Amino acid sequence: MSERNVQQEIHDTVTANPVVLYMKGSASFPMCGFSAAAVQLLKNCGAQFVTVNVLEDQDIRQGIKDYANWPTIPQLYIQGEFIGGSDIMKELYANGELQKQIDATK
Ligand SMILES: N[C@@H](CCC(=O)N[C@@H](CS)C(=O)NCC(=O)O)C(=O)O
Repeated sequence: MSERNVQQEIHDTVTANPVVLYMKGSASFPMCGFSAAAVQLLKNCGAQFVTVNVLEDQDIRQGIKDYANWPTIPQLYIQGEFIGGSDIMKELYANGELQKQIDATK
């Protein structure tokens, strides 16, 4: 049996999809306030995004922390690049940068 390559899986996900949010729960049912805030900010920007529910996969939950060397969830990726968690998203939204980056994916 071949061993699972979580880092490769994450790389494939964030490069195959322009906007990816690793979160707890789903966009329609976030399971954490930070994840809920992140979803709301993306919706405010009119983003089309996919979500990965880390609560359904403990390997991904740990793997995503290793991938960007960032200790918490949510984590936003745009065009394969790690953007940040909900605090950084809030800052970027407030200064218009999140909207700009989302618009560039449309
Ligand atoms: N200030 C952080 C808040 C995120 C946070 O603290 N997340 C916690 C609780 S949801 C977390 O991911 N803990 C590790 C874990 O649950 O695996 C942000 O900007 O995103």
